[in-house]
Amino acid sequence: MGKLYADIIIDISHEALDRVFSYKVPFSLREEIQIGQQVAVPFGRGNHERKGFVVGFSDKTDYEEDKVKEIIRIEPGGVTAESRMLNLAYWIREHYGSTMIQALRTVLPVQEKMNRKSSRWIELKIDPVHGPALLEEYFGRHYTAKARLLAALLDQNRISWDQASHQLKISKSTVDAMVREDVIRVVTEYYYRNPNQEMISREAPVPLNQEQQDLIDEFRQDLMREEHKVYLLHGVTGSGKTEVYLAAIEEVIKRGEQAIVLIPEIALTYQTVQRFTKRFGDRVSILNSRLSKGEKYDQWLRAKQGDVDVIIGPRSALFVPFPNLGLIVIDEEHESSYKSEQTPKYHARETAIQKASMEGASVILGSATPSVESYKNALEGRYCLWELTKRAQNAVLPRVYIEDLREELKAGNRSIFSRKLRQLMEDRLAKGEQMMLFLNRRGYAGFVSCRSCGHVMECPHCDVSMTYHREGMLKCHYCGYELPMPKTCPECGSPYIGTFGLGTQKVESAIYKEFPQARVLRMDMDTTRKKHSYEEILKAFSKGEADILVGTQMIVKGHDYANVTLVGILAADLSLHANDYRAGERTFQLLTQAAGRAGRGDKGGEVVIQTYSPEHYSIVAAAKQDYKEFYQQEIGYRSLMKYPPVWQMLVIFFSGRQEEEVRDLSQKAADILKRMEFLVIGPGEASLARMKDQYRRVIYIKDADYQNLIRAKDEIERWLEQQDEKRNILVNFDFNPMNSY
Ligand SMILES: Nc1ncnc2c1ncn2[C@@H]1O[C@H](COP(=O)(O)OP(=O)(O)OP(=O)(O)O)[C@@H](O)[C@H]1O
Ligand SMILES: [Zn+2]
Ligand SMILES: [Zn+2]
Repeated sequence: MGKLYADIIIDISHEALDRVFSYKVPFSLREEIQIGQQVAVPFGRGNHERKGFVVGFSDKTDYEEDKVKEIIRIEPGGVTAESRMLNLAYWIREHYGSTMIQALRTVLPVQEKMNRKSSRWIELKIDPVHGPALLEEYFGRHYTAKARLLAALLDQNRISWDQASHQLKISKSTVDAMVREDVIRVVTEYYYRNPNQEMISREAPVPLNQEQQDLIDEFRQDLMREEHKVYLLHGVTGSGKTEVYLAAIEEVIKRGEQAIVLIPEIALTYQTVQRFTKRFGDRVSILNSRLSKGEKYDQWLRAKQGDVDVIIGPRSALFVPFPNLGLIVIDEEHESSYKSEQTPKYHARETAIQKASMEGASVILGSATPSVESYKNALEGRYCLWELTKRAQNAVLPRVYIEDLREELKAGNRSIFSRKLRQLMEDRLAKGEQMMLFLNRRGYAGFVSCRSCGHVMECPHCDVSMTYHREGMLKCHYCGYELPMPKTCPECGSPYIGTFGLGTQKVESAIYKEFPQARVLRMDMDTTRKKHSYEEILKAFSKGEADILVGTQMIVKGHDYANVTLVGILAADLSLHANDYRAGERTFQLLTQAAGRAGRGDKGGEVVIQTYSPEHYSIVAAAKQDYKEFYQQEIGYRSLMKYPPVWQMLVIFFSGRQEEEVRDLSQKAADILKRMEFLVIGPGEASLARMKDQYRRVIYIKDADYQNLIRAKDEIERWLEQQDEKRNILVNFDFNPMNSY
């Protein structure tokens, strides 16, 4: 693309200027000008000079040629950290659909100036040898306050502002006067709130095994050639991926560069942080949602000033402004939490790759169960595929049994534990080994329905079933609406109304009933509501304070317990029947990761998968821990159904209080897209058709080319600007959605 015109963003702190302006690039600047540079431009009616950032170029302009003004000059300083962020924000906006301000809020998470923790000191500026003479002069002129302060400074060199004002009763005007006389100076010292305060002594790295070493050698060679690639590290559970990250980070630190490590919030445990701290000491900093705003801001500044080399955090840590970024690691890259649920609905993996390419950094994506997207990219050569095929420390992969729950029922077993699982649980209890039981469900039980007429209790605001909570209350998980549990069915009056389904509490009580001697810990949304309860439960379990840990998907992430030799997955199907094209992938990932918790020590491990669909490929492949088999099946299905990553998908979501308006606007949008010859599905009701009294409709479009979907988004955005209804209706875009609508 030529550089006749530049797209320029002016004054990024100003909401009103949420748009891009077109300026002419003077011939003399055409060679030099680059995206991300700061430029001076004439602005507004008075043509006042303002600073702007270049975010793009084009050969034509949508405005009248002679009204387009010209860039005055390029500001010195090149592409700064700030301009790099701005560029990334611009890319996010274009790629995922949002306003520029929304995108900027994403990349500059700490926008408002936070109060830094600081202390102020008063120091002597004159040479102390002149002190006594000056002191005499002050006394002579009856400047007693000045004399008090000077005397104290001759004694102590520096005193704090607090001490001066409270103990010495020195006023600000006295200080100011002495500053003007060049007698003293006031210094402000900032210090950081450091959340990672635990003192952990540094430990030498474990020697890498051959597989790991080969990868690091390759990485080092690529760095030497200044080749910055995206590596997909596919390593079976427990194969030592984390050791590879640590070694790669060491390589970039040696080059004076920094690294960002993204970890799903749920896996950002004490254990993980400890491993990084042991290796890099206080050169590591952590970001997580539990930090205060001030703490977050300080970590951000420490990174910006080069006080740390490594930052670990969830999705948002991606936007930490390192001066010289060398590497971004994304652990558990398949995790759906890497996709933002708020507009802009960016994916941290794609955004990391974009950021790395803008800053000349490498990317390592790691997983035992890579996303279908990433694996496809690796097979097609866009990423470099790295494989770790063996568990480190020679631990073997666990033995897996698939138990068909239909057969259990036929054999008269009405327990939630299959015969196989029960037998293995008894065995572990006898041997004093630990186990984990996994259930992808929360609460005591699921929905409430009538066994006579089938009526299901639903939330009057959200069209979803309500769940039985505690003390006879029904609750809606979307909006929090509560109802007392009815004694009889509101439809038919029958007394046979009750709760069904399986929850973690129910599992816990079943264990107490069938294994009265077992000590149980339960981890789910209800038991981890308090700030540190999550870590406390895990610590208690790792200290052997319980035999069985029961939990939701929270327990499958990144924990490493040598004494866990049995993992039971109680209802593998629960995630399989979700109304979502990723259900098979998610099930495979969940099962493989859960199974991977077993037998990480030297005792070996076993896994029992209980299911009603023992023949489903996700379950069969997970039992074999065979990623490639799963991938072949899954990519065939995606291709047949035109689903991502083979095809690309865009969801346009509409929500508003007036049903008719929502219906109408979404229909018009669909018509426009059909005229553009897109493959359009809908508009239809979202699966949650009403939430908090807002009506919700969706349009799906599919295309083989992502760029075409961006075109569709741009067109709809432009059209929406001219529609009056858009004020009452929220419209947003979601590319390759992670959740069903
Ligand atoms: N080269 C090595 N020599 C000895 N022990 C190792 C080596 N590499 C890793 N380990 C150990 O093996 C265990 C598993 O390693 P690590 O946690 O890095 O695996 P992982 O692939 O990240 O696991 P997961 O994906 O299941 O979380 C850890 O206890 C780790 O300290
Ligand atoms: Zn009924
Ligand atoms: Zn509700």
